Amino acid sequence: MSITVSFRHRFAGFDLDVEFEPSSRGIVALFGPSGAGKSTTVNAIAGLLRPAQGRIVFGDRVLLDTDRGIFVPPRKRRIGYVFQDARLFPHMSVRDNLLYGWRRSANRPPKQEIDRVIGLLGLDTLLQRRPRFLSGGEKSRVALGRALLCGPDLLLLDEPLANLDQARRNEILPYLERLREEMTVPMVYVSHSIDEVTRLSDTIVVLNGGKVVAAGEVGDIMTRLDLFPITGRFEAGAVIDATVAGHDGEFGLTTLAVDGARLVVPELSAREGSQVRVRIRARDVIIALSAPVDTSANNILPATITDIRFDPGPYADVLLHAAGTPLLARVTRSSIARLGLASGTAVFAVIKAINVEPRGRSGQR
Ligand SMILES: Nc1ncnc2c1ncn2[C@@H]1O[C@H](COP(=O)(O)OP(=O)(O)OP(=O)(O)O)[C@@H](O)[C@H]1O
Repeated sequence: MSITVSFRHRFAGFDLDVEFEPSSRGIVALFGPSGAGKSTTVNAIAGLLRPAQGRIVFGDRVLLDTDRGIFVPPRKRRIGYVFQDARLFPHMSVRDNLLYGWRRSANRPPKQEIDRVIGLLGLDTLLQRRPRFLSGGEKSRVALGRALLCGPDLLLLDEPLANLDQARRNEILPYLERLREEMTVPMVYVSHSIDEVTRLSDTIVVLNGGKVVAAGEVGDIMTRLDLFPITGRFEAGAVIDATVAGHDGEFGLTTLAVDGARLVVPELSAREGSQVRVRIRARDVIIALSAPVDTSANNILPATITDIRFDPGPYADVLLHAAGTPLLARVTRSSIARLGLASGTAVFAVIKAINVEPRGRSGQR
């Protein structure tokens, strides 16, 4: 996707000055705290807000250029929008909700796409129901399907899971992952949940106070110590794309290859060669000066400290590089002093826990 977003707008008491041009594949996340300007930004992309000044270009289509007096109205942008509340038509069945936009869209996908989207979102058994008989998660899936069946060039998802509890979110995230793998439509995903963002997106644009404070690949953004106040220190950690290198049936383990290193995790159902995304939380990494030999930890990587950031409390965040792989460790300031840790110190990263999610289409064994 090539999208350029650059606009300024002023609400009473709030100025937005937003500029980003993600070099992107897949899902671009707009991430930031409440009131950062995320919804306003997607509204500007959708054309629901007419910024005072700016330029928004998607592919070769100029959607907004205030200098040239260009403002493409929302209905002509070929952009799908899924809101926090699903906004389904209450008097229509799920099937009619899904077909509503498809029937009217000048850009509608071929008929066989209808069944494919229904299958991808697991809506087969819900087609005759009215929205009031659906759970929150099911409503979100229908809203997604309806937006996709309009054949949008770009899909904007404004916190589509915000009204759902954690159990429902976990239920719907795999469907979003399937869409990411199976559909070619680029997506902009708004969220203030770093968990969702690291799981789904390829690029993160971090907004705060109406401005873009950082933009880049998920792995890079998540290891930026200066962004911890926004990305969240407790959840902070490295996000790494890895390849399944092999399985060890005897011990029920899988080996993953990352840049210059190998990681061992409980056996995955993913095939050898398939892609997974690994998340290693800073609080799950211990630093040692020599390689521990009598430990139960399976993953101990030689690494070099590249940055340390102290916070006002007892902790410090340490950025490490293990071959080409960045890692974060959260340790006490007293450990830093006791071990004499500094930028450039060669250490061993002892990894206590690794979270793995599937990525890419090569899938299950
Ligand atoms: N129509 C409006 N009139 C006045 N102020 C507005 C309007 N829309 C948004 N704002 C203000 O702009 C700021 C950014 O709002 P926005 O909804 O874009 O933030 P957000 O990052 O999406 O927040 P949240 O995560 O809570 O949805 C807020 O201070 C909000 O009050």
